[in-house]
Amino acid sequence: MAEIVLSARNVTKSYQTGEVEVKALAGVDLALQEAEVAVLLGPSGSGKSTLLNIMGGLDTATSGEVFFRDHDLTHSSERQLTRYRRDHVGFVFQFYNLIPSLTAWENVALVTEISRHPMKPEEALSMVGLKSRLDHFPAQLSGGEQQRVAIARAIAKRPDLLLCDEPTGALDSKTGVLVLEALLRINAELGTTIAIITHNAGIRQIAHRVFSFRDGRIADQTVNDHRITPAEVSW
Ligand SMILES: Nc1ncnc2c1ncn2[C@@H]1O[C@H](COP(=O)(O)OP(=O)(O)OP(=O)(O)O)[C@@H](O)[C@H]1O
Repeated sequence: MAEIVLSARNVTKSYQTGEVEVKALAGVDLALQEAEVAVLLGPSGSGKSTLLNIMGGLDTATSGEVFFRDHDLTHSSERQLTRYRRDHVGFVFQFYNLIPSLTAWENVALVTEISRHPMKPEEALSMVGLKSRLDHFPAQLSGGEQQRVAIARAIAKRPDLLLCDEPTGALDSKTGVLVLEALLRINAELGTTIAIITHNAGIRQIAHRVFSFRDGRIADQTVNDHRITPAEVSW
């Protein structure tokens, strides 16, 4: 049996905005296994980002349980959640959030300077195929290259979990393929558990497992017996 890195049990999340209550998650059960790639699919508003944020300690559940290994995130203090995020989780978002006045190397170094067992920035950038772009500023890089700098920044601290919310959402197919290849390489070489939210159903086949969301619940879960490479994805 594969070890479970992160588990969510009967997780609900409600947002109260004035008089209106939105139930973003209505009882989600999900367990991410060591070194797996999971794809989270589902219509807009079905709760994918809400769950990802809770798994990453950026937000807290209204009810239910969330565990990172044997560490209970639901009963963690803000301080404990901050340490959890810093030591164990890397985030990649649709928009890269790089600092424009810093080079690729410096953007990654910002994180490695405060991490406990980091890679060298050049090592992380090399893993995403950007060894020859260390001194480039974000404005001198394509969207796909900027996203790969953001991925290098996320993995340089050697996180156990890499949580990606629409990492290819702003990219065309050719650059999207390079970004997905970088993610799969990290999974294969570092054994990082990766969850990827996407609207592109074609991406589902690159994962070990696929979770389909509907109305704040996981409506379906499948294991891919046959995985395809990012280059084989139809966009
Ligand atoms: N901070 C918030 N305050 C109020 N409502 C929120 C908040 N965040 C999310 N919601 C609501 O919760 C529901 C689930 O949102 P969520 O972003 O998790 O969906 P999603 O599946 O990731 O959608 P998308 O694919 O469009 O990103 C939506 O109805 C959304 O409007």
